[in-house]
Amino acid sequence: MNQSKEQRILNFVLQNAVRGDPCSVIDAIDTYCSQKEWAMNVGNEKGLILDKTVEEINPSVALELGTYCGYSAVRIARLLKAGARLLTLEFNPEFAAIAKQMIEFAGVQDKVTLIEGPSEEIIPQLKKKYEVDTLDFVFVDHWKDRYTPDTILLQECSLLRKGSVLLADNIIVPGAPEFVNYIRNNPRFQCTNYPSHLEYMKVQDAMEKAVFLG
Ligand SMILES: O=C(NC/C=C/[C@H]1O[C@@H](Sc2ccncc2)[C@H](O)[C@@H]1O)c1cc([N+](=O)[O-])cc(O)c1O
Ligand SMILES: [Mg+2]
Repeated sequence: MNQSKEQRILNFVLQNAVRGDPCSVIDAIDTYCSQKEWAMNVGNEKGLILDKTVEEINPSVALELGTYCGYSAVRIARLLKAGARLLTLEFNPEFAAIAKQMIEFAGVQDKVTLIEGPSEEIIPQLKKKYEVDTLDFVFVDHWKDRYTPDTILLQECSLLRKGSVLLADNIIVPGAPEFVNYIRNNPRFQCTNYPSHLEYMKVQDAMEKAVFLG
């Protein structure tokens, strides 16, 4: 049975990155996906916007929707202070298995809890089962038609507090028009748009930051 693209990405990391060095893992994925096979990692250009947002917030508890191969989980986790943690949700078992190995190879497994399942099922469990009070930061990068319902669900589950920050990928490509309409017209969020480019391509994309006002 021939390998999946995600398995080929992981193999390239295992052979070319340095175990325990998150930056080398990030660089290896970016090298492979820009030179060999495109993949939907947030990439280095939008990754720098993600880095700056995480550094600005310095979250104690962060959530990621859509782990995929673990690229942004490693990117976020490498910046977390001692004792801080990232919960990352992945629906696809194959992707979750790849991401688990990626996170462990990068050496950030102590900061990351990878949860396999659909966000609409897991989000309501975060308080009781995963001992979350409120979320300081949420990186939204899963199915684009789940951005809005899951943002509503986070509010319904009282997981956001005054100052919680959402950062959403792919505002232009593939696009999340319903989410943009929802969040920019919602008085409970203060939004900022960050123009950028689609990962590994010369195509316009953007990220949207939304601060919950409580
Ligand atoms: O489709 C995109 N992303 C969807 C990502 C989805 C990821 O999240 C879960 S779905 C899930 C996870 C958790 N809970 C519920 C569902 C999937 O198994 C995948 O790992 C995308 C597409 C492009 N592009 O150019 O085509 C570029 C990007 O940056 C993208 O993010
Ligand atoms: Mg994306």
